[in-house]
Amino acid sequence: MKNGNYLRKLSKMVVARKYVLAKHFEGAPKESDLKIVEEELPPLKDGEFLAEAVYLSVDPYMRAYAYKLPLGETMVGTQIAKITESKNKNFPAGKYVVGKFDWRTHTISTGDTGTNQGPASHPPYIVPDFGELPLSYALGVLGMPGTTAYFGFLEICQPKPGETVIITAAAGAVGSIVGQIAKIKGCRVIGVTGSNEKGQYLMDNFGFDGYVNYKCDDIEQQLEKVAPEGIDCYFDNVAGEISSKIIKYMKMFGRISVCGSISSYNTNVNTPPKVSCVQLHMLRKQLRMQGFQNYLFYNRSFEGINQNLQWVKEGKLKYTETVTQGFENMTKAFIEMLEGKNIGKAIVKV
Ligand SMILES: NC(=O)C1=CN([C@@H]2O[C@H](COP(=O)(O)OP(=O)(O)OC[C@H]3O[C@@H](n4cnc5c(N)ncnc54)[C@H](OP(=O)(O)O)[C@@H]3O)[C@@H](O)[C@H]2O)C=CC1
Ligand SMILES: CCCCCC(=O)/C=C/[C@@H]1[C@@H](C/C=C\CCCC(=O)O)[C@@H](O)C[C@H]1O
Repeated sequence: MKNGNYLRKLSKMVVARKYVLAKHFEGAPKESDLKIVEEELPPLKDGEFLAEAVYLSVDPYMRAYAYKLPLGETMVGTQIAKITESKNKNFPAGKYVVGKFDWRTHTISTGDTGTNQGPASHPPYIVPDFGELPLSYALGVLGMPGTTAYFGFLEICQPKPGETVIITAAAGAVGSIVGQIAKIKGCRVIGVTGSNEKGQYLMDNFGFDGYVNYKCDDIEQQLEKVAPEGIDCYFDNVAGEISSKIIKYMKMFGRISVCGSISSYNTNVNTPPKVSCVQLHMLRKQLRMQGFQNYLFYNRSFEGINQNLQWVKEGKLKYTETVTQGFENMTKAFIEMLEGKNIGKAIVKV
């Protein structure tokens, strides 16, 4: 190869950085469980595009899912990326795309699937026009957490005006949206959080009517105080003993939407935590409990995104993000989200 051609090839070469699993998580994830490696990307083929990460999402499911990944595999995840080069007319250069491109700085995609084996996810899509709203909302209220809140609450809990709704992990990405949708629907809303500061934040910023701090040992007294007449709808992000306590306070024909089980994600999947039995309460009160995964409503995703967008524009749905700067701080952001250091959606800005 002539020297000039070699240099031209070098100048177009893209080196991606990505996080791979160095050690399977045991208990809470540690910085040393993941490591950054570099990967030289090949030139684009017809039908492909190159996308450069701008915002990456850190989500609880990554902790729960990681045991399925072989060591050395790239961590799964969704990001917003800028298309910098394209040989695919549906994904033109200059546009921003939401894709399951995992924990990587640069990705070559055909637009069909993610880069990795992994959980069910939306194929890549161009970020819709949000008007003046920040691009990063596509990872939160105008993305997966937003549609999880919208469908998981409205479809499964079927809330009615005047009913009392309780939400665990209420100050987080999904919980803070569920609470506000419940207020929009005319419900009385109680949030369960890990600190009084977060509880107060919910009341001051998102219009919640009360909160329970699950880290205090008087949970039952707190529940009696905030929901003296009982609970109609429970949106459960957490599971575990707090859920058993809440279920005891539910009213006749109450509905429970099981969205997440974060209290058990740091535990080995084969040895789940033991909690108080709830079946007798469920039977006596004739409660209905349904688990769901976001992709159940996959075909209706944009219905949820568009409704949330309208509510955000109308000022009815407020949105908060906890942003960590720098791709090199992905693991830190992930660990801190699992520890509850976030309010609203935890994301990383490259
Ligand atoms: N079914 C589905 O399709 C989806 C489910 N989910 C689930 O929804 C839940 C919330 O996700 P998301 O909104 O993204 O995350 P959040 O933004 O809510 O962040 C996680 C929060 O969980 C709380 N938390 C952590 N450990 C515990 C614990 N042991 N007990 C109680 N609370 C805890 C922390 O808040 P605090 O300070 O209050 O402790 C932390 O801020 C998760 O369980 C997730 O898996 C999310 C998306 C889709
Ligand atoms: C693995 C626990 C998932 C907990 C709920 C949750 O946060 C779901 C988020 C989905 C996620 C699916 C991730 C893993 C599903 C694995 C199911 C299994 O059987 O292990 C991803 O698709 C984005 C969210 O919709």
